[in-house]
Order: sequence, then structure tokens, then C-alpha cells
Amino acid sequence: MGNIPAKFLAKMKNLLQAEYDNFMSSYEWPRVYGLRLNPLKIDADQWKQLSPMGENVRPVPWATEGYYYKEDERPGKHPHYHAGLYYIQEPSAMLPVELLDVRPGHRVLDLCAAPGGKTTQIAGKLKGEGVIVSNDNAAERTKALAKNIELSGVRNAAVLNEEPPALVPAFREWFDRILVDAPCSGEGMFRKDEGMAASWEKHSVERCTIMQRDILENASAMLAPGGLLVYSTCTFSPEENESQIADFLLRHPEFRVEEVRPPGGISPGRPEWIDAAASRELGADTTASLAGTVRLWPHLLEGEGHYAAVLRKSGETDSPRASLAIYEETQKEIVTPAVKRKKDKKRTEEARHARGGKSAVSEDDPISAWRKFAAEELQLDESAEAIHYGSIVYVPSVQLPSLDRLRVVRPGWYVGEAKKGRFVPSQALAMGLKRAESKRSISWNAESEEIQRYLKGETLFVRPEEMDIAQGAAAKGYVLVCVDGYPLGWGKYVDGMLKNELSSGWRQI
Ligand SMILES: C[S@@+](CC[C@H](N)C(=O)[O-])C[C@H]1O[C@@H](n2cnc3c(N)ncnc32)[C@H](O)[C@@H]1O
Repeated sequence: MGNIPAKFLAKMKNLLQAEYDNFMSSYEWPRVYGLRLNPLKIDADQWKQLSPMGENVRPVPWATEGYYYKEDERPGKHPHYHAGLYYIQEPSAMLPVELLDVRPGHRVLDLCAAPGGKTTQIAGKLKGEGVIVSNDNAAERTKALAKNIELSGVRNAAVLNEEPPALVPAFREWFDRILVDAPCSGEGMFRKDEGMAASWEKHSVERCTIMQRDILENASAMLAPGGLLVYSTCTFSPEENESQIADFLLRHPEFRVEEVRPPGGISPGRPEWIDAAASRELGADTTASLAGTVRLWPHLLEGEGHYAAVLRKSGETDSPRASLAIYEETQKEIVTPAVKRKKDKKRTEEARHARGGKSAVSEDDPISAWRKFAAEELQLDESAEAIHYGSIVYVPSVQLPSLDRLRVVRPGWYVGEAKKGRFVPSQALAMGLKRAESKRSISWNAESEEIQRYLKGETLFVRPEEMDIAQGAAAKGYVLVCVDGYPLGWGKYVDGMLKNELSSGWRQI
């Protein structure tokens, strides 16, 4: 680890004193690898029965669905990865969402979300109820974010590409839970990613501190009274951690630190590292409460360096929206045909805007095309209203506030596109379905040649009796192709041939 900046090492020596040598020894240790099971698809018992890998993993102490695996297992190459059964995630990075106390029905904002590790973890905790609004200000990175959401089969997410101040007017005090997994100087990642060490000077601590302050400021305005905000970084610098929270608490007396007592070698925050003037201004009790934030040290646990703080906003007691349906009812607008025409036109404009100005070709009534497809090809127990942006159809899980003037990547579950009077189902639809929700499906096991060939994009030859076909449905048509019963994508069956409909970006060449 010759390229760790000397300035960083000197700072750590000064902070850690007697503990410094121990800390430094962690750079010599091998990296650990983690994956998180996706509870929207599978639980631990089912996975262990299905996969030999399930026998060789160890649980991550602070993450319900987290496991350590050995590098040579290469789970990212396995068909179960392509079916979204798990997400590969650094073990320490699994903690912030565990602290967010997400419950089904919550409205959750993941403000700095790409590439989506924590968003997919949040979605698992929502169990399909409520909504996760997932935002990142880097347009390019929102592509990976949307793909990971789709891979995980999440139906109740919206993806935005905005600067936080632009979100505030639409979402003021709207969220029950907010995660700020902040851009940071990345000091905790030097062992995992040597590139982070090389770019440390560029992403200077000072620059990051200013960005984080602004992001937190906007996040606080979007949190409902009584709600929880978790702030996390993958860096050691006190300026981006305890001092950032101290500074926030000084500006926001309506927030307090909620003490974390996690298991597994996780350490308390270090109030003694904030500067004396801030400490005096905060007062002894609030300063001491910073010990209730947490640090993950690579020399004290199996994971990289992280920091997390849980902040509660004062106000009425927070609870999941037990009466969500009633609440949503009160939010519904009365839509007359004239209002609908106006809204459709506005959505088409938004779609054009979201695609960087390219014109969206609007087909004749994409919603009817979707409904017809759903009735003919699916067995969905859904009454949710679909919306369309041009020819593309989405199913939002709850009614969001108006997204006018926002850069919208996905306003809801992207189910497909109306094309010349046909409806073409999306990869996201396939991944979000359970096998039984498609009228036609076929499944092979993970080791089969058919699965390898399907993932490469090849056409397969199948007999109708190999497929599961709902009573009354014809053999010809869209087939949900599954591995061990979990969807991988679409095929189209005609006369003994299964044409491969796996989207090009999802194929394994
Ligand atoms: C630590 S990464 C997030 C990792 C992500 N939470 C996950 O678990 O996969 C920080 C992210 O913040 C984004 N970001 C930086 N500045 C931002 C801002 N002002 N508003 C929103 N996102 C921002 C970056 O593009 C980056 O994707």
C-alpha cells in the first residue's frame, strides 16, 4: 500500500495515537467480500437449499441479510446474481440502512443513491409497500442505479437525477426516512480501491465537507416531523463525520442524535475530535451524544472504514403509514378528460426532457396497450394505475407529488413500451414479477446449458410441455424465462422456438 498519501497517514497518527500501529496493520490484511440476499426474492433458508455457496458463507453481524463469501466463489458470475437473488456489497456499507429502521409503508428518500446498493437494501425492507425515491445528481450513474433497482425486482421505486435543492419544493417534509450516503473523501476505501487513495487530494476533505453540509441541509427540509435521517460516509476524517454532525445540530436544534448500539466490533463516534468552539456552543450533553454515532474501523472488524449517524427530527411520533391506502385516497385528484389530456401532454414533455431533448414518439393510448397485455399475458393481482411518458408505461406504487420540472429517470415501475399498436414488456417487468404472475414460463436449473445459452442471448428450442402455461392460454407468446424458478427475462415462443428477448445490456457475452 505504497500509495497512501503521507498527509493522510500523519493525520491518522495524530488522531489514533497508540492505536495507530494497529490501524496500519489492517492495510496488510486481505480484503473481505460481502453479498446481501434480496428478501424480495429469497430468504436465507431457501438460498442455502438452492445454492452450494449458501453452505460456505458467514453472516455479517450487523446486517440481517448480509454474508461474507470467499473471493474464489465469484458470485457475480452466477445465474442467481442475474436473477437478482443477491447484491454484492462491501460488508460495512450494509450498516447505514440497518440503522434507518425502514418499515413497510414508509416513504423513503435515498438522496445520494448511485449505484444503488443501499436503495436495493431499503427496497427489501419496504417489502413492496410504500415508496423509495432514489436520487443521484450524476446522470451517468443513475443508469447503473436504475439497472440495479430493476435487477433486484423492485416495483416501488422512483429514480430521479437532481441536485438536492431542486427536490425540496416537491418533497418538503414528505419522507419518513432519509438516507444521506454522502459523497466523501473515501479514506475508508483505500484498502479496497487503490484509486481512491490516488484521488484523495482531488476530493479534498474541505470540498467534501461543504458538499455534505449542503446535502444535509436540503435533506433535513424533506424529512417529516418524527422521521429519521441516517448520514453515512466511507471516510475517517472527523470534519466529514462527527464535526459535520455537530455543525448540523448547531443549525438544527429540532434534530437530536439517536444512540446506536450495534453488535460486532462497531465503535462509538469520537466527540473529542470536534473542535473546542463547536463543542462549547453545542453544550456538554449534545457533544456527548456524538458518541452515539458509530465508526467502523478496519482493524476492529471485518469490513472497510465507515461512519454513520442516526438523527431524529422532533415532532409527532413517527409510524409507518398503516392507513396508507386511505392517505393516498385523500391525495388523489379528480381527473376530468380535459385535465387528463393536459397531464398526458405534460408527461410527454417531461419524458422528452428526461431523455435529453429527444422527441418521445407517443403511441395511441399506451395505457390501453399495457392493460391488454397485462390481461392477456399476466396474472397480476394489481389494481395500481399506470401512467405513461410518451410511449413508455410505468406503474407508480404511490402517488408522488408533482415531478414537474424535475429530471425523472423512472417515475415508477417501468413495465414496457407501446410500439405500433403492440406492447413490448420491459426487462424491469420480467425482473419484478414472480414466476406465477406470468401466464407462460419456463425454468431451468442454474447449471443447465439452457441458462448459459439464454444469458448469452441465444435462441433456444423448447417443447410446449416444458413450459408452464396457465389454463386457457396458448403456447405462443411471451414466456418468462427463469433460473430455478426466479425470472431472468423474456423469451417469445413460436413453433418450438424460444426467441431470446433478453435486453442487450443484460446479456453475458
Ligand atoms: C457514496 S456514493 C453513494 C453510494 C450508494 N449510496 C450505494 O450504496 O450504492 C455517493 C453518491 O453521491 C452522489 N452525489 C454527489 N454529490 C451529490 C449531490 N449534490 N446530490 C446528490 N448526489 C450526489 C455521487 O454521484 C455518488 O453516486
